[in-house]
Amino acid sequence: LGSKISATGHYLPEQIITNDDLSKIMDTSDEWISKRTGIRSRHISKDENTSDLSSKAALRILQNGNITAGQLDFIIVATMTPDALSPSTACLVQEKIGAVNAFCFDINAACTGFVYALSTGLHMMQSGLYQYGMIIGAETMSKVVNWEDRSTAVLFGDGAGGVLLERTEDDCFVAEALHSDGGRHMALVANTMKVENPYGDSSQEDQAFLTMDGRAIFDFAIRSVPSIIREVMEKGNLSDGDLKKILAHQANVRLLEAISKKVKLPFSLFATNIAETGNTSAASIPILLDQLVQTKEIQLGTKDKVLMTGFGGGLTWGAIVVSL
Ligand SMILES: O=C(O)C1CCN(c2ccc(-c3cc(CO)ccc3Cl)cn2)CC1
Repeated sequence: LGSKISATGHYLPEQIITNDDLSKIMDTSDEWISKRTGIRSRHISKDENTSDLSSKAALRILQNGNITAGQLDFIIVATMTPDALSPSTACLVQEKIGAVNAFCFDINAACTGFVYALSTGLHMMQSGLYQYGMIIGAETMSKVVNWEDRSTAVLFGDGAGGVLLERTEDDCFVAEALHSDGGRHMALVANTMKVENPYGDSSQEDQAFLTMDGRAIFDFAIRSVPSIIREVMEKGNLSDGDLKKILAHQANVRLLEAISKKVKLPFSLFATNIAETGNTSAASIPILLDQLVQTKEIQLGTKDKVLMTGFGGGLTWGAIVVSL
């Protein structure tokens, strides 16, 4: 008793900003960005917020899943860039698509958000209480990036993607390994909100944008992603030949090459689309998943096993294996 991924979908804002475009407003170059990150361009929203990107992805997922919004029992949106603290971005999606029978909430686990949200949704479906659930990863990173800081401004993009979970007898869930370490929270911080009131005496200083200790996160990822891939494969009794594809958070292509070597799995197993999207945080894995489905590089209903792994702010890291 559980669920299957019965549909995928994604949406990227229309506006494409290339590395050369960026070199016109900050001291950077296409050569540096593409060589060091693998990024060539990214989609940057003009006026669509995270709930708008999410809703457009959601409508595509409903269409691909051949169900109406009214059939959804719940919607989970994984995001670190919500439209607001309240209402949740998931509730805004509910209104925009007309999911009148769903209960909706957000999850914030930065770039691991989609993995945490998919795990949450799959285990909710294992309760047998629900027929359809939608899991979305979505970000407007462009609103938290410090556009004066070239070391981070060139890395991030906007976008949304997600999956439809449909109740079935045989479950698509194979294994998961989810971790976090709040002790290293300073490595990636975005938009702090200090205590402030007539009776307060908080000495906290606010930070109204994203800062990242790139070296620290890079080193963390090179160490922790190989071990979480091995951990989740062990938990699922999987051998290397069992994996059809690895969908890793699209943070940096050099990093994926290093992870592939360290975990001794061929780089061909790692799907990448960072060249055209940049780092879209919680949206990166579901965007990649839908693109692979659309190009038939992977197919739903085949029982093929895919491993999804996210890692980033928190620090958080996680991996989940599902059979498609
Ligand atoms: O000098 C260079 O080569 C620089 C070195 C620093 N770089 C980094 C560093 C960290 C990340 C990153 C970010 C997140 C947040 O989603 C998660 C996971 C990672 Cl590994 C991405 N790029 C860019 C190239």
